[in-house]
Amino acid sequence: MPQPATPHRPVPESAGRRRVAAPEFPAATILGYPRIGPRRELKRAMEAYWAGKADLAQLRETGRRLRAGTWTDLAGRGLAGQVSNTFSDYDQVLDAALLLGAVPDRYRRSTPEDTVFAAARGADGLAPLRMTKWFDTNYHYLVPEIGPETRFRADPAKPLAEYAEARELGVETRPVLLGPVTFLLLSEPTAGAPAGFTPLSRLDAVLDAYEQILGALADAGAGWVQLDEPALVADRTPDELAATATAYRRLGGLAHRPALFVASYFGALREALPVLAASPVEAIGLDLVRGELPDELDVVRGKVIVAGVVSGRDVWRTDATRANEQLDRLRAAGVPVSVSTSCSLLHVPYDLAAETDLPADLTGQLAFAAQKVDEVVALAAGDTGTGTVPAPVPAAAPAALPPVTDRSPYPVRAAAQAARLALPDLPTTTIGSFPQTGELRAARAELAAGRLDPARYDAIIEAEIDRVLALQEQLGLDVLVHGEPERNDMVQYFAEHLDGFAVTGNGWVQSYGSRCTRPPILHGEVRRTGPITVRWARYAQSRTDRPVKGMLTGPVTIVAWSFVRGDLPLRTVVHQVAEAVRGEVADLEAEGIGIVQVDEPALRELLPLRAAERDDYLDWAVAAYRRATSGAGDDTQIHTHLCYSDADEVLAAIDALDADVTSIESARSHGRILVEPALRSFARGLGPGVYDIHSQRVPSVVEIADELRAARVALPAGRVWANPDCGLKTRGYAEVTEALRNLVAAAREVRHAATVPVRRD
Ligand code: MET
Ligand SMILES: [Zn+2]
Repeated sequence: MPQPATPHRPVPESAGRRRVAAPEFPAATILGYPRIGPRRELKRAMEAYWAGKADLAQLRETGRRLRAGTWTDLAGRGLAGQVSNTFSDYDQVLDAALLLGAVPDRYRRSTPEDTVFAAARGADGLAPLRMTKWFDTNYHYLVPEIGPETRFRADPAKPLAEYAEARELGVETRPVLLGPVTFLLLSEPTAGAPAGFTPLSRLDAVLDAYEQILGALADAGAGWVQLDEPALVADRTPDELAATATAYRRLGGLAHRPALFVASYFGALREALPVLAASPVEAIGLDLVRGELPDELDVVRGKVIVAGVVSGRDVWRTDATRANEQLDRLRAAGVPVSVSTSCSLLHVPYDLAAETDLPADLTGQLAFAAQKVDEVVALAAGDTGTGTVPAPVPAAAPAALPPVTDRSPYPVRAAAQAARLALPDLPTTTIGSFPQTGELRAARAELAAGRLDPARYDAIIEAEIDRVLALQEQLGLDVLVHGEPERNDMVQYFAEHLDGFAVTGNGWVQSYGSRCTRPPILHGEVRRTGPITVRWARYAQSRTDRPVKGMLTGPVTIVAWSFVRGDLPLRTVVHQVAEAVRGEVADLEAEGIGIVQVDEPALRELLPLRAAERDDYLDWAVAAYRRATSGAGDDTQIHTHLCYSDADEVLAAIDALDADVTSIESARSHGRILVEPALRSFARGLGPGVYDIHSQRVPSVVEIADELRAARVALPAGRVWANPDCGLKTRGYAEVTEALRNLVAAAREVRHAATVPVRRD
């Protein structure tokens, strides 16, 4: 029988060091909450501010209203353990850099918001900070730059203001800060840092700042502070574990501080658990969805355990039986417990109540952020009836799939493709999407609402394809795209056309800054019931003599960017999706499409945080990609695209995908990928991105030509393609036109220079 949880006072192991005993830790809590707004209010406010259509006061007022709305709503749901400083104008890692006074000087502006936006988006000709994926999620953070010279200066204004704001509403909160170890492990060395420098070597200086911040929060009355240390669930070296011990011995040893709760998430702490447990912090958060309790609970004795039993990474209701087993084990061992989410709820949509069109039997199995809070509250109250249901019953075993076959060896294919496509040296192309105009979005909304005749919608799409093709021909690109105007999103579009998926109306999840996606819900056996993209590909190819790429999303990405039912093994699901993509490739070929791009931007994202699990993942991920593409004939050129994927970590797997041409993120990591030795033996086509499409900045011909020349030095001759980093859908036509014009000019210049014979006078 589950017993109701009561608030607990931690055993005062560290008493004597702190002046006052730790206050009670609430019986139910969460690690964080979405912040973009239930109706994406913050997105609209940010974009209006950037466009000069709203002032800073209006942006701040939107933030204040969203925070107040969340605190009030969660209080109404009975959540005692509320949090603050989980709001962000752009990104919580960038906020942490600001908190520590460590944002590079070149981005400093007169208000914190403008500093954040300059660092996140670039400004005045400055490239922004590098952006990459937050652990194995589809959320992107800005990578802080830390060097030997970086000065740290505590600037706790934001957490203090949010704490005070909640208090004024009568809500006591626990400020949430990124922990010092994770902050430094996620940072990269400044450009001028000496070889071998690691940001973690600046730990002492960073801890000076944390010391002041914790003191300021204690002065303000905060009883608890949460320090997020998700980096501790990945493999860590002995030095990194020693740094963790140093950090928490020092912060825990402060005489003047709030009680400390160190939150881990996205996996099990393993060897980092005894390190934290031995430090004088009062509470430790464990992800008990992806991880398990340690066999021996003695290790956590003396700490409050914040038990993450409600998943913050999916949209499924909690299996109350499993959750209660873990809670009961802790309670039976006399360990003080707080019921919590496994991580911040940032990664799930706000509220299931906003969905009106989901099938009723599916709705009964779902929980979004608000419902997950209800579950946490119910589990803490020992209530097993109302808040939770058992996991869904697995569907009947799916039909066995045919074995994966191999394509002909690359040289055979390359020759067949060269004969068919006759492309120039250094071919130019784009990644697929062109700017999504307001008219397109409006037309799609009208169609969905039944107010636009489908034939009229099709005509709008055809006109858009014509315009995109004409622009590309005029710019002189070699391999064209149709621009993806019919797609709301590269995953959702396919989910809408496949059996086994449901799509939400309002299930937005923040991806980066103001960008959100609506991940589809994969709840049953996946099946393609007919061609999906063929109609538009056929139309586009009929309008031009140049090759138009067919454009598909790969199986790993479709699965990674969906909420997959918890009891369905990813490796099974991904092969079902791959079989559907394979059918689509065959249908495109039958229409005479000579190039098919199968995007896998999420390949790196699903890579397990623990090295020991990676080979297994890459095996099934690569096999799924090959299932999707290996049916293609020798003279069909298969492209793939990877973005923000730290491709250097998965180069062998990229090679194993066996695509004929791979385009890859590179611009924002300053061509880092090009120096990888493994690339020199990359035996197929490769297009390192030379235009950072996540920024509004237009790269010059000189800049692009330099990058292309660097690529041609680093890569085997004749294999380099010229292309942007990613699709262009989030950009405007003016900047895209200029950037692509520069890209074509740069490619021609480099191409030409390579063929001009050396003159001897
Ligand atoms: C996030 S990767 C995007 C690839 C897609 N083909 C596009 O251009 O939008
Ligand atoms: Zn991309």
